[in-house]
Amino acid sequence: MDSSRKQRILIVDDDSAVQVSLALLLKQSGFEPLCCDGPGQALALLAQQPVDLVLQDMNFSLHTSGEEGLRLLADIKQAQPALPVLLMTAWGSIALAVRGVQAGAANFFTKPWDNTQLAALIHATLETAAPPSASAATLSRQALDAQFDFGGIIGEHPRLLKVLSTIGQVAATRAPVLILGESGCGKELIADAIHRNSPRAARPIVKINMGAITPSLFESEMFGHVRGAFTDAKTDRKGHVASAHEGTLFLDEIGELNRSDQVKLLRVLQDQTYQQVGASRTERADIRVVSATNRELASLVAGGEFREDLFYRLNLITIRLPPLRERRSDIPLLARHIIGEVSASYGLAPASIAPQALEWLSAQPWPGNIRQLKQTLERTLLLVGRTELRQADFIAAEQHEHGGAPGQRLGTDGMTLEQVERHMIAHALEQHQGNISRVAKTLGLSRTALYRRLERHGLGGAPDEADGNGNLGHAATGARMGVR
Ligand SMILES: Nc1ncnc2c1ncn2[C@@H]1O[C@H](COP(=O)(O)OP(=O)(O)OP(=O)(O)O)[C@@H](O)[C@H]1O
Repeated sequence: MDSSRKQRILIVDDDSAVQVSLALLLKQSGFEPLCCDGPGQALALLAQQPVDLVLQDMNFSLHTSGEEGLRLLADIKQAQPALPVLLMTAWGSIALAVRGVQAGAANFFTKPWDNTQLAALIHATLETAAPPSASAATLSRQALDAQFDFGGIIGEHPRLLKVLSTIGQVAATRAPVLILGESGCGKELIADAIHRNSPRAARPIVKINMGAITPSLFESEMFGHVRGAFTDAKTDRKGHVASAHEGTLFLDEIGELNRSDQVKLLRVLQDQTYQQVGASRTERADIRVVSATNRELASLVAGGEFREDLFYRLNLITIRLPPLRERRSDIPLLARHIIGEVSASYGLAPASIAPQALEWLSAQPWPGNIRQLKQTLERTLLLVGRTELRQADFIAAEQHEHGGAPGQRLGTDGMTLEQVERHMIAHALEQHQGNISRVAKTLGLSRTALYRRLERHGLGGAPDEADGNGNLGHAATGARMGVR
């Protein structure tokens, strides 16, 4: 694009009031608006001049069911596949908008819209649609650190640098970000970085583990309640959404949210309003939502477990965080950094890792990712008590942890990753007599992440079959915390 020209945005709507108000908003936001009434004019205009984004209505006559809008979208995508399109829908036709997003629209918004939100959506859509400039593609870690605060995130692997560049691009907007990646690979750290580099940094980031929130308490936890709303509501209580006002709401383990709570969440994300339990007044919340999951959310949508409309509300920007085994070149950097941190935290003399041990660490599978690497380093340092750690020290510490004799390592040849994971969990359960906390610690997983895996592999019982000490196979567990 000629860098001196303003970005041009085409509005396609047969309602002149919509055209006028959108054009005004676009002008105020520094864009050049172009207006037209329907598909024919829109396609002709697109063929004549360069346009950077289209805002498109779905209905162009009183009797259409949105099919005309879908056809126009298909025509635009065929003519200019890279041109981003935002669909405008009336309230109640979200299913249609979701079809549009599946057919290639960048996103949708409902009429009437909120000017600030819509301007942010337009900026985010344009930024992510822009082809990466030559410099962005090759940004070094040093160059990224000069522009942004990525403190605490160690690594230089190209795939991590790509993630950091994306954060840099979108942090300033209020676009919702979905972070996908295996357990322990740093999703929470990425969420923190998005918040820290955003204009909301001075306000709180409120973190909620959706997998651990009790369904019957969802509304009261999220939206708060007024005194007397239910038997135990002795006083008014502020919910997480209100606490995150003007800040960021981090919805961790979003794939674990049940369907009925998904609708309640959708409502607040759509219009940024909510009601406290037992209150009649509608409250407004200015929140930026970042969510994370180690499950493949799109397949949950396909399987009917996750609402499509909520999925599209959350994933305007999707960040895929690679597992540690796919960025092994970062392991030495991470290991050195972690060992420095751990020795300082225990007040020990600075420790180092022998080059051969670094190579050995770099070759391990790390199913629990960086969390597991951290725990391995910490355990070895404490058990060995030497200032230079060698490969033999790591092996000895691992055997000590598993109570095994030398040479008794897990035989995993010829197994799939899934099978190795099941094997490792079963082994750890046996070693620790089903003590969930110890098993989770050994494997470098959070307890919630471990419970999910137990369920998936059909090992042991569900969470509510664990006793208060976290041992499987007994009575009910103690209260599960929803917030970290
Ligand atoms: N790039 C990194 N540099 C330094 N430390 C890291 C990095 N990535 C992750 N960690 C550390 O690894 C641990 C796990 O990270 P984090 O909790 O962010 O993972 P997660 O993907 O959110 O896990 P889960 O899905 O289990 O919640 C944390 O102690 C975090 O500080």
